[in-house]
Amino acid sequence: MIRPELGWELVSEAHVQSEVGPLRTVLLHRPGTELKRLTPRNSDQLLFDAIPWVDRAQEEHDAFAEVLRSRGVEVLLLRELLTETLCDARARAAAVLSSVDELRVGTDIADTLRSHLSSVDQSTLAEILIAGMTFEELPAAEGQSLVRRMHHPHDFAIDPLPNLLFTRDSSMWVGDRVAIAALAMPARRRESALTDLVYAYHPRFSRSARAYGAHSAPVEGGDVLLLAPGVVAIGVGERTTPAGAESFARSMFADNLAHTVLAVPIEQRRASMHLDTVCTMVDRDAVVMYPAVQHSLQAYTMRPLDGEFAVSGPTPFLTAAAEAMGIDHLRVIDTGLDPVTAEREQWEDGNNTLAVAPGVVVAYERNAETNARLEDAGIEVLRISGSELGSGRGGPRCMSCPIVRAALSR
Ligand SMILES: NC(=[NH2+])NCCC[C@H](N)C(=O)O
Repeated sequence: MIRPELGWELVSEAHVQSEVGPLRTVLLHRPGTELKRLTPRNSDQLLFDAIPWVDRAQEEHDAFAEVLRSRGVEVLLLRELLTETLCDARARAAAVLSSVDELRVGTDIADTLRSHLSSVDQSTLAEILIAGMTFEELPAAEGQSLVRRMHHPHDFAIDPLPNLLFTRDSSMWVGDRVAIAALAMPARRRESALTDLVYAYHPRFSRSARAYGAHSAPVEGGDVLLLAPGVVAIGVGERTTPAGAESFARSMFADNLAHTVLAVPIEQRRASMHLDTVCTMVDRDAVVMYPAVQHSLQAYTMRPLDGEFAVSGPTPFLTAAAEAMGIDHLRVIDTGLDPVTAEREQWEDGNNTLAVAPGVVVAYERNAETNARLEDAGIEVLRISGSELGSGRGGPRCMSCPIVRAALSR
């Protein structure tokens, strides 16, 4: 991709340069036992709004994966990759180290747990890393332990990761580089330790170059939209911080992965936790967007300048995006909805679509009005059911991390 007027040329081979290039390979996580850990007492802290029916959630997820496969997409499953990764002794050691929190369980249990985790086979270890472990599940040990006696048997010695389902957030590919997210919420932080391991030690990925870094200021994949080759939008709100957006932009410029980064302030509340909850791309020049933000969304535009960067704005997001993308205007599919329907469907991830090709998106079937408007605008909508999957507040885009997309033809 060459934009001579910006003095910019994409140097890397294509992996993921856009939101809509034909999807070739995607990372999903089929939910499992970790969802069975959710109770009305812990669901708020674990960022779920309801208690999912796990068998049905798995059926829905299998159907989602099948829709993608039927469109020629290679579906990689995180649990399988993690299990394969743990064959590597270095990965196993790092996994054990990052999952045992000595300050929570005390030194005695920490020792017992570490030696237990080092001795189990890799699929058992992968299961524990994902589903966590309660105090009653801890291996038996000699001697007295105040920690064991005082903790409730159902307290977590290792937290479960129910939000691993949302693979979009814990890592993201830009060009040929993978960025491991720095997740903002305590309930999700350990997720990126797992994606980090997979990308570091799985034979398929171990040579992949990195961008950004898990120990930087918070940036979550749900906030990062690749509007066009070289143009990245980053939502800044409940999760991604201004410092996160700034250092992510620096990393993009340093690796020549972007010529423009738009930092887009979004309301700091649960309904709009990420930019992709209010806006996703459905075609090379079109987005579906929550009508309530269409006219108010703003963007700060960042461009590299003499080894540093320049910031301008804020200006209206749609104008700034079109200008950076080099198009006359960014089409907003007008969902034309009354405010109550729009609010209901936004909450249920109606705006959170996953493009498998330009003009072809996967969406939750329940958002009937939004889907009908998308079809009126010529977008093909592949409907999936998500009554259980959606209880964690995430749609098809959140549940997928594209690893390879074909380049967009001009
Ligand atoms: N990209 C997204 N919108 N992800 C949705 C993540 C939902 C998850 N329960 C959380 O609160 O973090």
